[in-house]
Amino acid sequence: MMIHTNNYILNIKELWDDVPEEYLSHKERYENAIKKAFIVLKVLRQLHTGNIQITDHRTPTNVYSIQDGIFRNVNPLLIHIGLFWSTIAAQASTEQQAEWLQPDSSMIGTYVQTELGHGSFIRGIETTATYDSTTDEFILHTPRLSAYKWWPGGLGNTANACLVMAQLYINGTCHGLHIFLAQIRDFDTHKPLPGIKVGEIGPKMGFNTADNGFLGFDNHRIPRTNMLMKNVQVLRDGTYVKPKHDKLTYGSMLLTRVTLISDLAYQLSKAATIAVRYSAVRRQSPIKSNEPERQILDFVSQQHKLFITIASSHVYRVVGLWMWNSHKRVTADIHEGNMGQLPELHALACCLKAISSRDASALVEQCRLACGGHGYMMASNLPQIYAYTTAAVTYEGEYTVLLLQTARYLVKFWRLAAEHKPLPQNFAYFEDYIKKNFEQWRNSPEGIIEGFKAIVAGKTKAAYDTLQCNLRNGREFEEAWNMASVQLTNASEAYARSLLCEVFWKETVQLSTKVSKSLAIVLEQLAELYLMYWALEKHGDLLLYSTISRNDIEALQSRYEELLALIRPNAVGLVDAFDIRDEVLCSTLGAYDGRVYERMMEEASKSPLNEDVVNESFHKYIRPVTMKNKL
Ligand SMILES: CC/C=C\C/C=C\C/C=C\C/C=C/C(=O)SCCNC(=O)CCNC(=O)[C@H](O)C(C)(C)COP(=O)(O)OP(=O)(O)OC[C@H]1O[C@@H](n2cnc3c(N)ncnc32)[C@H](O)[C@@H]1OP(=O)(O)O
Ligand SMILES: Cc1cc2nc3c(=O)[nH]c(=O)nc-3n(C[C@H](O)[C@H](O)[C@H](O)COP(=O)(O)OP(=O)(O)OC[C@H]3O[C@@H](n4cnc5c(N)ncnc54)[C@H](O)[C@@H]3O)c2cc1C
Repeated sequence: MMIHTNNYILNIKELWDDVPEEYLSHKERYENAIKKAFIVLKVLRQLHTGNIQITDHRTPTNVYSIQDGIFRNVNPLLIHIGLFWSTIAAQASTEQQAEWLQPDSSMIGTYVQTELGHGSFIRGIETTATYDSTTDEFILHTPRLSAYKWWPGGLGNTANACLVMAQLYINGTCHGLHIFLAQIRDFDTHKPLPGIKVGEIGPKMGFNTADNGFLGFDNHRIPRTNMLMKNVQVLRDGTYVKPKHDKLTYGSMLLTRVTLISDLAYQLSKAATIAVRYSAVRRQSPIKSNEPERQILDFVSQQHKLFITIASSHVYRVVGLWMWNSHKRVTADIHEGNMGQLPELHALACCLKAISSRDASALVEQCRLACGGHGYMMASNLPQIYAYTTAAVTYEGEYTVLLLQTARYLVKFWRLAAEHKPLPQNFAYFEDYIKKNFEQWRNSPEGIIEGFKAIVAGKTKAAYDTLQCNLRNGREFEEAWNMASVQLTNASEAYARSLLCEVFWKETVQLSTKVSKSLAIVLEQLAELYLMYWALEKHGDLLLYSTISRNDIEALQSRYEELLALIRPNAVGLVDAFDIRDEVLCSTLGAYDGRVYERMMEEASKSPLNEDVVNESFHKYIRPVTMKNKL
């Protein structure tokens, strides 16, 4: 059968709610989501086996987009699809993959790493996997409360299998963290297996359909062949065969950090679509006293809040794809045994994941605020998009922790520069900064990119100098590092910003040669707006570290305001171009037809509090008090 994915899925009635999700209990929400998840999974399996074929072009982003509409929250199988299978595909041996990656597999899995006591510092994970050579098994064990696994999506009620990160012990020697496949529930009855304590962790700010769970093992045995053995092996006699790089086990986090950038671009495009369309419908006060009330989109301060969101969505889409391609290249190299590019990829993924999630959540919240009171309604969908987006600042590597990873990389290159040792081309600007080879400031995108590089160099130098000073004062390296950590994270943030500006500008210029002249103009305006916005946001840093002057900053401000005016006529067209269907956007404020007030009233009528003209609580609680008072 040939289908168009969107139309096919959107026409499945059971996927759409009569009662908005917010009116369901915690339990009902999960049950509703799981019903839908398995309808979607069935379609995905049919696609995989070729029983149905699609006529439309599918990208990871638009598969997501359909899911966003169906769940309005999170697919409880998100981790099963996004992390469980991909980790097996990346880290299991060929034989293991042949056995486990079956399209009709009974396994519903999740990725189980974080514990009650340890999330960021994963070397501190306490769950153990001890090899028993007499039975050829690993014994998974949770030694204490803090070692309970806590957070994994889908673990609470859905998963019957999981990939567990645990400390590997062989003959009393700890070999560090490794990944093991463990069945946790019976495939038929779904009851927890003996030695497994599993459950759900309770309501959260968002992700409430994801049944995040806890898990403890009481000496639970699994076959030796259940350790993921592509990069590292434990042989039958207990011999440990080391991996080529000791962080290959962290590969799933690296991949997810990379893919998240594109997902965040998509969340931004949803928020921008809602807020821009609403701002074109909403009228509030005239600008000149003799005029009718104006669309709020005509207020320049509103444009300042919203156009950066449109531009940022494009930035993260472009940079997400750029990172995806780098990841593909580096993975192919690793496959050939060459690990040389892994540190750079890790450093880029860490700071870009950190900044993209932080920017995206701040901008989604800005869009919500830009919709005034109506943005506070769940029916606007902005609160849900915010709750989803802000979680990404924490999961898959907490913001500060990831920035500090990138800082290690920057400090290494600064040390080379300070010791006048050869630097790779992409860090040649460190040497220029040391030699005070400062470029004359140019008020252009290229000039801003150079300016941002000067900020990276200046901030890395400041952090490095503080680190050295702490060391000279007799501090241990780790303590000296901690004392410099505010400056180190600042340097990392600057590095991410310089990458975002440079990659986005270069890719846009290239793309502009391939599209119509009129489209090229709009794309370049957006890219220029993005660079100007951040130059103005960071003008203090530019004044500190580049050759920019006060006059230059004033000129940048004027050009920025000019760009807002140039983009204004295309603003609605730009968000329409994100091409997000109403069913997926799920917003009274952002629908294509602009019937904002009608839709708000329709949604309000679904409130159970409107079912009875007089709610029974009146008779139970209100009347006895108010009538008594009257007597
Ligand atoms: C769209 C995507 C599809 C689906 C998913 C979407 C949404 C899902 C929603 C939720 C899912 C959430 C899942 C999770 O959250 S899973 C749990 C994630 N947890 C973390 O990310 C923990 C963060 N902590 C760490 O990664 C590590 O602890 C940390 C890197 C901070 C430190 O590790 P460690 O202590 O082992 O390192 P050190 O010994 O200090 O060595 C540092 C050294 O190692 C290099 N390194 C570190 N990580 C990597 C890596 N991944 N790859 C390559 N190299 C790595 C690092 O560069 C240092 O090198 P050097 O400076 O040379 O010493
Ligand atoms: C919605 C959601 C879904 C999740 N899904 C999963 C999942 O599927 N599987 C899974 O295994 N896990 C999952 N997690 C867990 C997630 O990966 C962790 O919460 C995350 O890695 C952060 O760890 P933590 O909670 O221990 O924070 P902590 O590390 O305790 O951080 C708390 C604070 O301490 C600071 N801090 C910590 N270490 C340092 C340091 N070295 N230097 C400076 N500051 C530091 C942080 O910056 C932060 O401000 C999920 C989490 C959420 C919120």
